[in-house]
Amino acid sequence: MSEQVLEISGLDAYYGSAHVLHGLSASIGQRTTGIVGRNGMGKSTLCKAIMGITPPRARGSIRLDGEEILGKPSYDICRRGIAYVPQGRRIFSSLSTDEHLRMLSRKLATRGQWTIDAVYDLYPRLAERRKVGAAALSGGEQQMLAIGRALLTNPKLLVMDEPSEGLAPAIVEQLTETCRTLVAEGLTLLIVEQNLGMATAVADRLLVMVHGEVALETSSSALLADEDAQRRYLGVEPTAA
Ligand SMILES: Nc1ncnc2c1ncn2[C@@H]1O[C@H](COP(=O)(O)OP(=O)(O)OP(=O)(O)O)[C@@H](O)[C@H]1O
Repeated sequence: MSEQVLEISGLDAYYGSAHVLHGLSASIGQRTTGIVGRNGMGKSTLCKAIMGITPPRARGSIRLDGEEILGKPSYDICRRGIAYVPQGRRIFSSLSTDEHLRMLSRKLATRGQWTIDAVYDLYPRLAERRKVGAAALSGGEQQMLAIGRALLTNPKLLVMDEPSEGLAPAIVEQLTETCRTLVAEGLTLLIVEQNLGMATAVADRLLVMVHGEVALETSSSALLADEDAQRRYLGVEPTAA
């Protein structure tokens, strides 16, 4: 079997006639991979294509452990072992924390380490807020819920789309620690991040997207050391290392 978890090749994606991903190819192995790039470069579209969420209309190939998943419905992709923390969390404001988790766990036979109790062990704060309606949760708590919900599917690959968006720096630090813990426990992570500090703290391998293609494959330390690349590819003033 291939060492790569995910092999993406020649991926094109469209919204109507708008051509957004242009023959994108990338390999995602066991190591955490970060995807960075300016707004509108196609990072979320890539996540959606991996997850089988339409739109986008897509063609090309995405193989999970050697098996083609492009064109499969998202519930099937999830069942095969990819979970998704979408940009903006996408939680249901009318459900409580507990209802969110129970709704999902009812649909899943217990098939791994992640149960509702394990999610509450990871996030004691969520356990305290189990009866609270999701709309009343803070941004950080909503992100915990989105991650907990994804973990309940016991994925081998977790795709996270801008998990730090809208969160205070102290909460981003906690989120970074959680990601590191999950990776240390053996989860493969594919993380899209605008926050270069978080992307480089979580992932040692980075793919930089420009106009729907991978323009650069690099390491976190190399990108942090290359101020010109940070300006050119990300449009950000270099962060203090
Ligand atoms: N539902 C949609 N319909 C039409 N065009 C879309 C849609 N969603 C995204 N696009 C366009 O596709 C391109 C890529 O968007 P995408 O959201 O994938 O980029 P991104 O790199 O994730 O950016 P951001 O960080 O702003 O989310 C952009 O030009 C965007 O305007």
